Amino acid sequence: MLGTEELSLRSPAMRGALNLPADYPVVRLQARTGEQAVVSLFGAQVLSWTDADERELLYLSPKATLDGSVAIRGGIPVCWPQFNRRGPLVKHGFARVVPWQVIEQSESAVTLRLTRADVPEGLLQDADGAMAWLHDFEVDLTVRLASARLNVELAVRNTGTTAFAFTTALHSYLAVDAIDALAISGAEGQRYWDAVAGADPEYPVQQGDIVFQGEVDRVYPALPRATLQQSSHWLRVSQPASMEQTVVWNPGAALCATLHDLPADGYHRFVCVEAAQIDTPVRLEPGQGWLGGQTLQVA
Ligand SMILES: O=P(O)(O)OC[C@H]1O[C@H](O)[C@H](O)[C@@H](O)[C@@H]1O
Repeated sequence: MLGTEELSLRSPAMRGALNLPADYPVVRLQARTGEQAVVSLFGAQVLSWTDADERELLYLSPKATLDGSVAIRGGIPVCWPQFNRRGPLVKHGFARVVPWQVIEQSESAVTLRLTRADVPEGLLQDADGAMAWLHDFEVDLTVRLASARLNVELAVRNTGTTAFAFTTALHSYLAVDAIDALAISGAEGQRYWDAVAGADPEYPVQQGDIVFQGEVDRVYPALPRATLQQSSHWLRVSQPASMEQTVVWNPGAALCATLHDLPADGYHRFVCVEAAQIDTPVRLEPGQGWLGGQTLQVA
């Protein structure tokens, strides 16, 4: 179901390090400077990015389900064509729960493609079984490795005869030493939507760095230079102007305990910083295209 054996055999070493099932289809990338990445065909999801010292910079849950039946907890999930539950489709859209096709590959870059023909009909329906997505599209996800840098580009084209609109996020799980010692700079003074506040949303203004005590689930206006500061390494997260929001999410201990695919202390080891387009859906007329992305740079 997941793809070709040929692709799965390209990366035995990384498969071992990641503890992936033996026949799990991935593409392995390598930069001349020593960085490596592993990309799953299921969901076009980057699962691992290591620097020249073989330090893992992304978080993949040791309890992630890797059988192609549900979304993978960790790496860089592609949320498309719907963010969260803001629409009739499955949470975060269908792109992260279907196999994509590899259409181009070099040593340090790969492009995977998803079209409507790749999506089972049930995933195009709403919870009541009514068709909720009738449009033809081509979505290309390109992963590029370079010195100390990982770039993910999302290109959407309307290949059909009707206009459609979508929301999206590149839902990156970034590895951290300890969530309570992490500070994210680059958001000071920004007014954000605090999803943890529940039915009565609040829009506080960010004071100083973002720090973590308990659950954090926030939508900021795009943070062009968010920087994760911690003793082992700094990580800069950037996104193009086409993505107008940045989501910052960590479940904290209590919510983490309810998520079956995270270990009890999992929340301690990652933060999600997501390049997103949520508040204003992107509308594409037939023939039109859109380009989004996210770049991670380690220092
Ligand atoms: O558990 P998932 O479906 O992968 O969603 C994980 C999280 O994604 C985003 O960051 C949302 O802002 C959160 O509200 C959500 O809980």
